[in-house]
Amino acid sequence: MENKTTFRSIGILGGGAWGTALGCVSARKGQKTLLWARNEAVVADINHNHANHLYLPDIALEPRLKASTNIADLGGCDALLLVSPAQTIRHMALALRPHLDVHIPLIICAKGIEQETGALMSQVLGDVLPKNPVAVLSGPNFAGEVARDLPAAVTLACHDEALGAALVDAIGAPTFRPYYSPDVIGAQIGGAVKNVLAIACGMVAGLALGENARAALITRGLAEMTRFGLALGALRETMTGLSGVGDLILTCSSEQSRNMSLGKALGEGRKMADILAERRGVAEGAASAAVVQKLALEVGVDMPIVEAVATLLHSDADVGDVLKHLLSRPFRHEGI
Ligand SMILES: NC(=O)C1=CN([C@@H]2O[C@H](COP(=O)(O)OP(=O)(O)OC[C@H]3O[C@@H](n4cnc5c(N)ncnc54)[C@H](O)[C@@H]3O)[C@@H](O)[C@H]2O)C=CC1
Ligand SMILES: O=C(CO)COP(=O)(O)O
Repeated sequence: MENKTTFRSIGILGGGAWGTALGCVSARKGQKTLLWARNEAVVADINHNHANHLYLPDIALEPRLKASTNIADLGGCDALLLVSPAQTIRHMALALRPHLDVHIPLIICAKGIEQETGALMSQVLGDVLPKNPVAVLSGPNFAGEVARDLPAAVTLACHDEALGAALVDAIGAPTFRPYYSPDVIGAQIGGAVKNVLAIACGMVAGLALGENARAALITRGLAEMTRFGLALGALRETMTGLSGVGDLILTCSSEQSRNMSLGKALGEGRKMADILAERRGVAEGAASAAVVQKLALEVGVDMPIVEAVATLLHSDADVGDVLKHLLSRPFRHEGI
């Protein structure tokens, strides 16, 4: 890949677990790295203690990582990573707009679909900041492990291959390996849909339905994700790559996942409000389930697992009844 651009400073929007971990990746690489967070305590903790006790407890951060509560400070950065929850990205982009040159690339790191509009994050940025180049960073990456510099790989998708190469160079490291893809749509589908499927896998765990059921769910979930992705213009190989099956396997296999653990608690019979009251950290699948279901209907794609999760999240349906419905679907050929 040809690579002409060099990035020397990286801005991060979002002081949660993933924004902080990506800040460590960038600072470790030697980039001048500035993280914006709205929470003053988080900013002070990063600047003074090199820690983010609220979102990444027990992890020492790179001392070179700096933070600010003033979004205008990010205007001087060469590239920006957008790492707040998906439902806040439009608001963030609007707040950024007065401070941003149109040539600054925006790298989407949120995994979700906008509830109100059904827009992918790239479409949201296309509405608000139409001239800025866009890339997507998505893959099997738990923030805590990345912050601790444990090895990980990720898809970096960008239509412009030269820009993609420059971004890979800007953040890539032996322990954080970005793989370039031209498939900006596909890289967003995996991240959004796997969160919903991870809630389903968590429910299976909470209901003690066994490992066979979980493997079946992951595999048939991949078929759903692939059908949906292809209908929206994704490449099949993206669905079997890091941002697709890679992230699906990770998120459906570990209670480190907020989506998986939310599903597990629901499967154990706990109420959503009680679960949310005692946890910090976004579970994007809860926000994306209904909108994925709606989009799937619009493009004529059958997504029974997503439908089951959306039904359980948004109605009083009994989990036993929903499961019975799922298991009594007609037998069919394997494949997508
Ligand atoms: N935590 C992880 O391991 C990974 C997370 N992601 C994705 O990154 C995105 C962010 O996730 P996390 O950092 O883990 O979430 P988090 O829950 O740890 O932190 C969310 C951050 O967003 C901020 N925030 C919430 N509402 C906001 C608003 N209206 N305006 C501005 N800021 C707001 C919070 O103050 C907090 O700093 C999500 O889309 C998630 O799916 C992607 C890969 C890994
Ligand atoms: O996206 C993630 C791993 O790749 C993080 O998953 P959770 O948001 O479910 O914790």
